[in-house]
Amino acid sequence: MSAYDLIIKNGTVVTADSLVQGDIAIKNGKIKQLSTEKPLDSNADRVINAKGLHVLPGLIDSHVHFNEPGRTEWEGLETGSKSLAAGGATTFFDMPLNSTPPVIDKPNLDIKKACANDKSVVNARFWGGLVPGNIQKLKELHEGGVIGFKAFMSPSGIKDFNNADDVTLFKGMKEVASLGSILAVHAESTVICEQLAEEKQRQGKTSARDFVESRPIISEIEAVQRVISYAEATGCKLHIVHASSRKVVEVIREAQQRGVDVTVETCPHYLALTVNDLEEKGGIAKCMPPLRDEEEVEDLWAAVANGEINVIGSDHSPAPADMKVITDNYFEGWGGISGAQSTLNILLTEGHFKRGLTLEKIVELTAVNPAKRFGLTTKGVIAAGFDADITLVDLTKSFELKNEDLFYRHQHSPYIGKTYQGKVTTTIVNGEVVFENDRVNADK
Ligand SMILES: NC(=O)NC(NC(N)=O)C(=O)[O-]
Ligand SMILES: [Zn+2]
Ligand SMILES: [Zn+2]
Repeated sequence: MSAYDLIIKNGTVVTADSLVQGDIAIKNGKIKQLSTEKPLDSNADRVINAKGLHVLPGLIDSHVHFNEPGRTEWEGLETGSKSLAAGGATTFFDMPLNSTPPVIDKPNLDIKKACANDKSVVNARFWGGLVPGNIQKLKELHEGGVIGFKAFMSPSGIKDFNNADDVTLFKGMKEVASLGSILAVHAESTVICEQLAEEKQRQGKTSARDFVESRPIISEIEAVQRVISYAEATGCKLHIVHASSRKVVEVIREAQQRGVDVTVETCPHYLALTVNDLEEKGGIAKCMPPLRDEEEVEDLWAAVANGEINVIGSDHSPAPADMKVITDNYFEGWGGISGAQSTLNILLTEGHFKRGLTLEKIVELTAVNPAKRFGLTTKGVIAAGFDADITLVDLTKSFELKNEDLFYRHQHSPYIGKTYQGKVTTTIVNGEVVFENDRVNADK
């Protein structure tokens, strides 16, 4: 019998602090040893030679909508998780909405868990929903193992997942605080967005820019300030998802500095795309909050480099192609970007190679921080005792992303046609190789 199941030799291991040469020994899904002093000579069932490759902790994608059960025709746990594996992610947190029934009570959580157990090729965790009328269900969801709770401050676009009014939000946050859990919030102002959208459409103004102007940065700032004030009053841990601008991040920074337990996520699309992409590509680049202008993108990169952003999640919210078609009215068409497979590619190409973002920082934002913030004590780090969730990347390889490379159910994305520097060669989940040679091993 071999001493180990798998040894990864000669790679450059990336931690949040440094890059080290080392060999990694894996058994029973766990990292047993990271040897940086001398090569590991023990025998193993399999040895991967990672010479010339970078070895990263697998990405933890804190924000995906895989839509199963109920809207599996939009994505699904199998196709969604395969796309993550292909992109170097080894764990995801699925949002409680877009799947039907939504995860707003324990029986619905159990249905989702069973689906993921059958179909996901990577580790799956789930957000529970906070919606009007379900505060008494939060405890059972918490006990059922949700990663935290998610609420919308503006309409979600999904009929069976209503946005939380201020009282639901405030009372819900009291309950989340008493459970010791955390609330993730989609923070846009309903009043501002709805009134501006109504005004624009009444005037026949329905271009990409009109749509963007109907959801201005101030709408995010107002909602973030409001929910931060509730966090201060209730002591509820808070996580603001998909901040589109550094101006939003600044509000969160100020709150952090006065001791509020609040963190912030941004997404690759706010770092890689602008309103021009929405104009050029149409519905495929439509999301909420919307894409911003070039100056905002550069400011957001500065926030990323400065450590002002805590987590980067994809907010993969896919839909069939016909729901993404916009002919002239940008208020129509599904809001949500298909991007889960490209997070690392974007951070490497646009961040590391173009703007000098360090690999350590990428690991911190995509693995170390999400693991810490959401209590995954055995994930996010390559070290003895941690789960063997590992991604091998060849930074010397570049490729142009084509539709057929995507593992999504619907092979479209605003990132198609771009050239990326750095390619995921192998993804290992709990010690098992699930992606290599551009293929997902779908024994699951
Ligand atoms: N129902 C959704 O999937 N919404 C998502 N849509 C986006 N981001 O455009 C989201 O996270 O708000
Ligand atoms: Zn959202
Ligand atoms: Zn989302």
